[in-house]
Amino acid sequence: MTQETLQQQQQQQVLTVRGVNLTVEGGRQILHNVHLTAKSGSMLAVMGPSGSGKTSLMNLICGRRPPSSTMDGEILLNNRKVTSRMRKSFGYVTQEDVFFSQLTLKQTLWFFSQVKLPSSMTAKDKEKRVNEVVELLQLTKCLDTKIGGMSDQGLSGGEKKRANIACELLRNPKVLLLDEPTSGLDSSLALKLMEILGRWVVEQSSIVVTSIHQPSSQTFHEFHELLLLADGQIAYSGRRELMVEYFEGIGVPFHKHWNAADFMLEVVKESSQHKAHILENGRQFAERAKQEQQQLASASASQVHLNLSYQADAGSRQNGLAGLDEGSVRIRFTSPDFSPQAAAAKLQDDSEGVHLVHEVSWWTQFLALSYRGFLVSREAILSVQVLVQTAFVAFIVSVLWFQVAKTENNIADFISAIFFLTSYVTFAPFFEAIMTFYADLAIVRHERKSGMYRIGAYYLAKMVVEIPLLLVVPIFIIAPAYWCVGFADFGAFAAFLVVITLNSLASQGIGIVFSLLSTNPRTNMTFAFIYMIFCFLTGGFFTKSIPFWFDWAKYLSYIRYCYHFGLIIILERTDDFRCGEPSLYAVCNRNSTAGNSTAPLTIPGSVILELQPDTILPVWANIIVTVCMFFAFRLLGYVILRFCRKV
Ligand SMILES: Nc1ncnc2c1ncn2[C@@H]1O[C@H](COP(=O)(O)OP(=O)(O)OP(=O)(O)O)[C@@H](O)[C@H]1O
Repeated sequence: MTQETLQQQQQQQVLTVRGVNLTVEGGRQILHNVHLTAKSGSMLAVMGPSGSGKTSLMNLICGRRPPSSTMDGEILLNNRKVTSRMRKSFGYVTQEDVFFSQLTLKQTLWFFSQVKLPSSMTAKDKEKRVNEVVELLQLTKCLDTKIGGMSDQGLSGGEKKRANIACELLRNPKVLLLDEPTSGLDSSLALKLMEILGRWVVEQSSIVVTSIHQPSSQTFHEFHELLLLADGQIAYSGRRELMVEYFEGIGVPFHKHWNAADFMLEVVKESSQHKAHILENGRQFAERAKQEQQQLASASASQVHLNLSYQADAGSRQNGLAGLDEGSVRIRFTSPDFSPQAAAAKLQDDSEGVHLVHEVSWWTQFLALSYRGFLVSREAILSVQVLVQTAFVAFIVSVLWFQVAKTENNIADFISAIFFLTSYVTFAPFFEAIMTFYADLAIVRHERKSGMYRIGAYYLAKMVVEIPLLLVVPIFIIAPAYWCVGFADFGAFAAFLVVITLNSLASQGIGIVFSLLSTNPRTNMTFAFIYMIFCFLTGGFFTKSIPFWFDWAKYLSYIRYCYHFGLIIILERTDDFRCGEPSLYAVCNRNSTAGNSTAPLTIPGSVILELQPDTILPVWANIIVTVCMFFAFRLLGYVILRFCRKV
């Protein structure tokens, strides 16, 4: 055997699905004894009518099983059970194109290149790889186009599909699975896409398995192997060009004027008289396939042994380093006492020794997620709509409370201005977080299914980049409103601004926790709304006669702490209020009845504070509670995300 032949054999990858059964919750069996063998350099099409189990099979190969389902059978790569670690090196293009719609294609591909390509690659090499893939998939002209979504126009359906494939091709996966990559494309685009993949699979010696619904005749001819499913069972499995012969062989005649792909689908439709007969033959085929695969498995095991012996003999042993390159499977033996037998055993048993995954450091993930998070959050938190709304609120507050005269009559107005600003600034990020975080999670969940990054890196990046963005709205409202109302001096302004922005950040953290309460966004919104109303009503702003047994509830109102801080800091540093005539304040009446004409007829802020119906906690206590809320809710959000939602 020449070294070249040997290397080819070593590079040959074989993906095997052996006797797979899948039963979902309720006992319904979706897949029955399915077998599949796909080899590198070839494209295998999984076909079948709608509901025949194509997506379920692709999902299983990628380790995505429906919750509460049971599966038996085996999924192997080069005769070794595919582990979750090995799956990370697979590429999977799902039916849905799940992207952040606000990013351009270039930004999206940059992000994927950072989290999918190994940290050891230089930035230049990553950029080069992105350009190669962009060129391959003919996406150059739309690099600066936004991905787009339901409401904002961006990439076309075909471009989005190719973008989805581009993200997976970046690292040249040895196994690429595509679920209906041609859905929504016209037949010429579908053909073009399959031709591109056809060239790629040969060049890279990869395995492509793609489910496809109703390919045109030309697209159908791009595939080397076919697996036809009907009701989750095999109806045909084998070379594409042998399909017609097979069906004719089992007595199902092919009409010459038919497109072969249509014929295949037609013969297994519900109404077909041939269906039972075809499935019976399919079952026999499955049994034969099982035996053949088992024979192949034992043959390959001895081949592995042979390859190792060969490499060891070839001289590597002397320098204490022998490398077996079996496609992307690379094992390093650093001991001078290298033994091929031990190595073969290791290959069979220990997937930990196999470096199938490009490791990307936590730090690289964090940086890439931070930059993407910044781009995405900037659009959400500082959108034109938000800025217009902020400008409007700042304007209306400034006009309505403009330089409120410091008289007894205006004390309620003065306090209500503090209350309004506090509640508005904390209210907005709370609901904003609920609406946007849930939408983000759908994308994060999708990306994390292929193990792209760690949840901790995502969460911390989100927190870090959003904090500066979240400061903008409070500053743009408080800065003009504070001086227009004429609250107090600069010291009070600075302190109020710091605590109100801290409270607004805490409020976003609470919003994040609410967005994670359940998997139903509507339920989360209902809980959030209930809590917000609870905060307003129990905070002591509207009713002063809370029953004594319910008095504790006011401490759960997170708005209360910032509001009380504002009251103390502003009222203690503002000018005194002129007494009304008659006055409700004892301090005014005492001065006038004493006939002390030199005594000022004013009410100091401290007196107003003392007369507040609610217990006012000291400044330090309000600050401590606000700071604790800031950290506690963010931590709670992480714990729920990591351990309860398991995103
Ligand atoms: N988690 C699940 N619980 C219950 N039934 C399921 C589940 N997942 C899939 N099914 C059912 O299994 C069958 C196969 O579904 P699957 O999505 O794999 O079909 P498909 O061949 O990909 O269909 P299509 O071509 O329409 O995408 C369908 O009847 C579907 O309703």
